[in-house]
Amino acid sequence: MSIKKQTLGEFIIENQASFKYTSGELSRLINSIRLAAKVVNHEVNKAGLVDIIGAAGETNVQGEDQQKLDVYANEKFIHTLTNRNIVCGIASEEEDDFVAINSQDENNQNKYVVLIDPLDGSSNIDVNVSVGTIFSIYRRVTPLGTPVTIDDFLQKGNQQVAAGYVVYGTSTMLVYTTGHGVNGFTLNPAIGTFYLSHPDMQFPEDGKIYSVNEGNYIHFPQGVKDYIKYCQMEEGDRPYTSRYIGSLVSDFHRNMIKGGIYMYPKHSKNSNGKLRLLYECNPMAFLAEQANGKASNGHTRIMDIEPTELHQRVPFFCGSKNMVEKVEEFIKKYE
Ligand SMILES: O=P(O)(O)OC[C@H]1O[C@](O)(COP(=O)(O)O)[C@@H](O)[C@@H]1O
Ligand SMILES: [Mg+2]
Ligand SMILES: [Mg+2]
Repeated sequence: MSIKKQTLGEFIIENQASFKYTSGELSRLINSIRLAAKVVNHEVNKAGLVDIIGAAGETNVQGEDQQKLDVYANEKFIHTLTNRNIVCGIASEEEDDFVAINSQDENNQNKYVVLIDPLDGSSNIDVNVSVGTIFSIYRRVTPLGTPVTIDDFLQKGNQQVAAGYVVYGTSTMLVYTTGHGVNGFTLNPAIGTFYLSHPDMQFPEDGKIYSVNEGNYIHFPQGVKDYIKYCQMEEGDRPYTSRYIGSLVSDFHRNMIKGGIYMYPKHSKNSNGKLRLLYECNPMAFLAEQANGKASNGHTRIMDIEPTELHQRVPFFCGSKNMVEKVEEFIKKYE
């Protein structure tokens, strides 16, 4: 049966596509993420009508002004994940430290921890441009029934059991992997159900779109500068097109469908770049690799990087395999 027909069907086909490889508990966990996404989506769609845009008047551990929607999304995801009694710990961009959930209860058999960027693309909230949520799921490494520790969160990306994002765009989509490919589900807001609209998503091996904040160009390493010039040269299938939305989730999503590369290099202002390894780069890297793409810090596979602290930043190059390998070539010339 073609997906289009199924998508139009009334039955919920996501259970057929995404859960066949997933344990019951992980399915319930992803269900709770789906619920929180619907709640946040409802608020995102009202931004401007209700007092949910603008700054919340606080700064987060990153030293960034928290937006009201950052705080709202953070509260909703933590509340939903806590109340469904599924996970034993959560780490969030908007929380200084991880949040333990009843993990000291010796009867607590919850074995998953979740790391989230509750609202990605915060600078776009007030100007009605797509934003997202990013999540990463691991099994805890400490024994069941004991308090979670930082070790449960500082795991390499190659240990993830699931990862995904929600993009609150022209339509709201949930895109995730449990290690068996990437599936995209589109929310039908009329009935509050996500339908499988993009089965088995794949990055084209090559692309003609590069996404980077060129305002930082003069601060980039020389290899990155040379690659950007390479993208702009009249040669073969170049110049490429520059597209940068300012929401990682949206740039990633477009590049996965059309082919392209997203770059957030280190630069003199941010010695490791801006994006956080644990709740932005690792989950997007898991998705990229599951969709035949690639993700590195310019030298090393993102998912092989040994984390050292919760909010650490890494340079990030992610997307179509050939494009990531090309920028790595340029970077390596200066080593
Ligand atoms: O404005 P800049 O420095 O180009 O950064 C844009 C990038 O920063 C981010 O907004 C960082 O994510 P947050 O909004 O969750 O902090 C990415 O989504 C986006 O790609
Ligand atoms: Mg983010
Ligand atoms: Mg964020």
